Amino acid sequence: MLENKTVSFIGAGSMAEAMVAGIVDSKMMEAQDVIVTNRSNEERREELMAKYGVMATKSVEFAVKEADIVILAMKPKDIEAALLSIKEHMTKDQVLLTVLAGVPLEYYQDILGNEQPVIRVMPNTSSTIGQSISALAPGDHATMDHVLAAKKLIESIGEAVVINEDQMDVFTGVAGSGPAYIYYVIEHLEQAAVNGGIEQETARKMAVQTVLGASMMVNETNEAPAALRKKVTSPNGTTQAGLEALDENGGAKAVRAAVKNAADRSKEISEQFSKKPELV
Ligand SMILES: NC(=O)C1=CN([C@@H]2O[C@H](COP(=O)(O)OP(=O)(O)OC[C@H]3O[C@@H](n4cnc5c(N)ncnc54)[C@H](OP(=O)(O)O)[C@@H]3O)[C@@H](O)[C@H]2O)C=CC1
Ligand SMILES: O=C(O)[C@@H]1CCC=N1
Repeated sequence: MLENKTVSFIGAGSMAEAMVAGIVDSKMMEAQDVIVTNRSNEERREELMAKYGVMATKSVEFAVKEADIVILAMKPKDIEAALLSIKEHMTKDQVLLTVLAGVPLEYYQDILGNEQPVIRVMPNTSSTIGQSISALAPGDHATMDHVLAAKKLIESIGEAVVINEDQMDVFTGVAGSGPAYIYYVIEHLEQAAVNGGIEQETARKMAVQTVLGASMMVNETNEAPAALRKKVTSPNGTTQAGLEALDENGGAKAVRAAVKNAADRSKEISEQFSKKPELV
């Protein structure tokens, strides 16, 4: 489905690189059919070209005109300028994907008009190794064919689900930001092991393999995490003691609060971008 298609990234930062790496590695597309552009950082364009074999250009006009699918990947503060720079080059035969957290579909549709198909996508940086879980929320002018083509592309960087836009904030809080919470857990497991006298390299391996093994157990056994947790927990044993400390120190509360705060921030960004200009 993606044969002979060209995908252009407007924005060449961490998220664009994670997606480029996943797409190229998946072999779903030829590297030369992927274009990246940014406004000013030439060194970065050269780095991505050398590392992934993609095409890189300073010309947003070229990147947009060549593309079947355009992917916006800049910070929300830069979105208005970016949309104004692509508007005159986009046609409604092209699909616009946007990975920006918070910015609502309505904002793109208002600026681009012209029945432009737009799909919000929330990936995470595990795209780099094809292990993202990404959500797609289609806008008013995105047809089933647009969604299927976008989903196919996004599946090259991991799992993909289609959701309603009003579920994007919580999806972002759990899965978009989620890798950072897990890295935080790994950092602290590793540090605790080092504090207990284990050598750094082994400590890292222990933390990573423990998280990886537990994730794979949930995935491969299809057992509920709570059921698997019970199998680890011997009555009055070490795990029970550890879990009691997690509870006493607000472990569950902390995880839920992290998701809520991230989702609230996503909502706050949406609200900033939903304000209509004052009528005078
Ligand atoms: N990082 C993550 O884990 C995730 C990020 N996201 C979303 O991805 C977006 C990008 O994040 P991230 O990659 O971390 O950000 P970065 O700051 O790493 O990258 C932003 C990129 O956008 C470029 N840029 C800015 N304005 C324009 C413009 N008008 N035209 C072309 N390029 C432009 C910048 O380059 P230059 O200044 O040279 O133009 C830079 O390459 C954010 O909106 C974020 O919400 C979504 C999911 C996960
Ligand atoms: O921190 C952020 O705003 C972005 C969105 C999800 C992950 N990183």
